[in-house]
Amino acid sequence: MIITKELKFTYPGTATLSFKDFSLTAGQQILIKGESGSGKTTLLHLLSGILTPDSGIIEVDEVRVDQLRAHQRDSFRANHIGLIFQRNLFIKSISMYKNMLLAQHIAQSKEDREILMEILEELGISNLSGKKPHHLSQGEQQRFSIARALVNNPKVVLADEPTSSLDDVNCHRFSQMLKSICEKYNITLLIATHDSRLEQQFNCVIELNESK
Ligand SMILES: Nc1ncnc2c1ncn2[C@@H]1O[C@H](COP(=O)(O)OP(=O)(O)OP(=O)(O)O)[C@@H](O)[C@H]1O
Repeated sequence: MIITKELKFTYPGTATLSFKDFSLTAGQQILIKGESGSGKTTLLHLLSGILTPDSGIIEVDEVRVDQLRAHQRDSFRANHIGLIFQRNLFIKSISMYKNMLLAQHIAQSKEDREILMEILEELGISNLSGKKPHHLSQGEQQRFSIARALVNNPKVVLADEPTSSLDDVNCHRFSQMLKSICEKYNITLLIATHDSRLEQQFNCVIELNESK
C-alpha cells in the first residue's frame, strides 16, 4: 500500500533529510517516532504530496506520488489521504456538521450525508454535530478531526502529533478510536509523534533520527 525508497528532501539552506526505506500493507498501523527536527512532519508531507522529494520513490496505493504534477497531487490527496493535525482548525461560524460537509464538498464537490452520519455515530459524536467548534472541548474537537479525515473515504490517514494537546484520558480515547475506525474501514494509519503515551499501542514503529 505504501512503499518508499531512498527518499531525500532538502529545505533551502538546510542539510538534506534522508529517510530509511519502509513498506506498509493495507490496513497496517504504525507510529513514526523521532526527536524534534528528525523529519517526521516532512515525511508525512512527502507521503501526502504536499512536498516533492529531491530524489527517491513514494508509492501510495499504486500511485507514484513523487511523479505527480502539482494539480494531480492535490486531487490525489483529496481522494486518498485523510490528514489530522495537532490542533485542527474548523470554521468557527458554522456547526461541526457543516464543517464536515464542507470537507466533503471541497474534496469531491459533493456531499455524502449517509457516510458522514455513519462515521459520526461510530465516533460517538453525532449528538455534538449541531454545535459550533468553540462549544466543544479539545478532546471532542479531535474526535471531529478523525471524522473529517475519514469523510472522503481515504485509503490512508496521516496524523501529525494528534495527541499533543490532549490529557491522558483523551489521548487514550482518541488513539483507541482512531485505531479501531481505521481497522474497521481497512485504512492504513501513520501517526508521527514524540508522545510516548502512544508507544505501547502500536506494534510497528519507525524510528527517525537526526544523524542519518
Ligand atoms: N519550511 C522549512 N524551511 C526550512 N527548514 C525547515 C522547514 N520545515 C522544517 N525545517 C527543518 O527540517 C528539519 C525537519 O523538520 P520537521 O518539522 O519535519 O521535523 P519533526 O521531526 O516533525 O520535528 P518536531 O517534532 O519538532 O515537529 C528540521 O531541522 C527543521 O528545522
